[in-house]
Amino acid sequence: METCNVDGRMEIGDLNQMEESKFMMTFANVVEKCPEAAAFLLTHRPYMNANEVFSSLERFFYSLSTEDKTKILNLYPDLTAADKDMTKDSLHEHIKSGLTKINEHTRSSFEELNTLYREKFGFPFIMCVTGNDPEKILSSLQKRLRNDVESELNADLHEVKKISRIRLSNLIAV
Ligand SMILES: NC(=O)N[C@H]1NC(=O)NC1=O
Repeated sequence: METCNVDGRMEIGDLNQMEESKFMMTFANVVEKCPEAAAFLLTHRPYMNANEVFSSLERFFYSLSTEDKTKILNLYPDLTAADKDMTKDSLHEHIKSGLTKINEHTRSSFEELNTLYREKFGFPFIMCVTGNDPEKILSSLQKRLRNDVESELNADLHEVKKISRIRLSNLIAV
């Protein structure tokens, strides 16, 4: 029988024992819509503790080519995208940061700058919105638009790592 922490997060033993298809489903969105990340975590079992799982996720990112990284970035929804275009995790993160409650003027600013960002870099603007508010997020989008593509590939990936770490820590007891 699986043992859960009081807050519903799984213990490391359960993660190690979990049946493969259930594991793939549970970890499917740690990196947005990216089963390859779940498969990487699966094949590197068993883990001694949660930190080893976090390190494994780091190694997954490290193993990616620039092309793979760009593909992964393109799996993320635009900030302020329609609810129907977001995974449950993304929507939850949007709601918590207040991005689903912005006024029409702020929404148009996000849409306009998101489009400019995509046109300039070829991938969406990504920021870990947990712990941030719409004003800070919009100002970061404005600033980052001035960067070059290499800096933004790195900045976007850094944010993806932060998002993944939070999603992972919501699943496993630390
Ligand atoms: N585009 C983008 O940043 N998306 C995201 N950010 C976040 O915290 N969750 C997401 O899905």
